[in-house]
Amino acid sequence: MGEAPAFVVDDLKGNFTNGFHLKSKGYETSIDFGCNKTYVIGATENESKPTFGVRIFNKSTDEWVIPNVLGTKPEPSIGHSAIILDEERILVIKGNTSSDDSFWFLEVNTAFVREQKTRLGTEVVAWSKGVIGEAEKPIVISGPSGVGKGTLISKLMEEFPSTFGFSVSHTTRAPRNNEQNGVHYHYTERSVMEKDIEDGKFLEFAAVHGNLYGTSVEAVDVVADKGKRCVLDIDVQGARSVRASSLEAIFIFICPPSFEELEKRLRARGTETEEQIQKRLRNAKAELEQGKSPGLFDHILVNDNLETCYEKLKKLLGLTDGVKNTPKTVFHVPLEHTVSRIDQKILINCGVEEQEKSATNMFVLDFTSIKGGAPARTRGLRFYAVEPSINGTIGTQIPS
Ligand SMILES: Nc1ncnc2c1ncn2[C@@H]1O[C@H](COP(=O)(O)OP(=O)(O)OP(=O)(O)O)[C@@H](O)[C@H]1O
Ligand SMILES: Nc1nc2c(ncn2[C@@H]2O[C@H](COP(=O)(O)O)[C@@H](O)[C@H]2O)c(=O)[nH]1
Repeated sequence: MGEAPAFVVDDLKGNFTNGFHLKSKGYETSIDFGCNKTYVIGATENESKPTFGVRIFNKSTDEWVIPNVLGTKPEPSIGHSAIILDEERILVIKGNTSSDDSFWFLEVNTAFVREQKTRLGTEVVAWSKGVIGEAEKPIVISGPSGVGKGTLISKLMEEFPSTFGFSVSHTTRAPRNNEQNGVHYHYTERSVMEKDIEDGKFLEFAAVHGNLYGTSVEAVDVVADKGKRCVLDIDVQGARSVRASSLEAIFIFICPPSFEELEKRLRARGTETEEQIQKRLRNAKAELEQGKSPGLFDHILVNDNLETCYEKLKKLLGLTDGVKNTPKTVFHVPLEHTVSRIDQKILINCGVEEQEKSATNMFVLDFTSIKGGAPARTRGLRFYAVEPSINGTIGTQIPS
């Protein structure tokens, strides 16, 4: 039998079960998945600070497997429950958190996980944070070097600092004089970046003008966690990879008014050697061709006059009539709660004590319309309070 990491399955068997093959023991939760696997999710006992580790007990071989865990994992919490959603994922609900951080999907057999299992040749699971409602789609901006992508993005950030956040990429190229690590890029050694790519930490990556560039899953998550809409400045290869990923985004291609003007801007910027300029111009020809690929970009903007182009960018992002900030209703999910399932909805009962503090102790998590998934967020969850009903069905929705 494989060595049991930190806890043993027999131990878990004697513990609390909530009717969903779920047993809890301190910070750990175990959940039976399919006929022969038990997933143990939670803290390991030998760590002073709990983390969301994942271990799998294979009942047919009587062995423990430690999977490769991809995606951004949830911050540890002192209690959580778990429930099987479908043949592909387990929903983990963190207790004692606000509802915008409570719902996490542990993907165990989604297309992304299956692909990663084949790539890595190991057992793989992937975390994806559940987002309530339709978070605004990230914006991918591509175009040849020197066309003005960075200039347009800077204008957007300056005018709407609380609406947009920049996805800080990793690169192996050296910083320019005015560039700061962690602000313009995360400047990285090639070997480190290659290892991180191997470990599945990148949403996309590409070799661009002789260096490696990439968007980490974390770079996008950090922006989303601040409640902002993420803007990615990436090359066409990167845009293609994001298009093929689970991250639903708006894709915008920026064109120069002419090739001569592009060259003039690149030279006037004064950041590249002659050799690098020549390389970037050669690549620009190919990028301008690829920008026209059917179905890749949703919008093409010509950056002739900067102000005119910026106004067009704002218009297509729906920013000309002022930014509408729809207030989000956030509930508290207490430590003690029970979960039950009715069709595509999870009923969360927070107990009598919670009802004394607020109007209700019952919430519904509706996952009928979820989209996306690892390595990015799972969007489209609906979460609302309901009046408790006497017969166990879902009661009336409480208006927020
Ligand atoms: N519409 C415009 N008219 C004239 N100059 C412009 C215009 N837009 C940007 N520029 C200038 O062109 C240069 C290149 O712009 P920028 O650095 O934003 O390009 P980029 O597309 O981000 O390039 P890279 O892909 O290499 O990062 C800058 O010096 C910028 O000030
Ligand atoms: N595929 C990706 N491309 C990226 C990323 N970050 C930047 N870029 C693109 O690289 C070139 C060159 O940038 P520079 O800062 O060296 O001038 C440019 O086209 C960027 O759009 C990334 O994470 N992935």
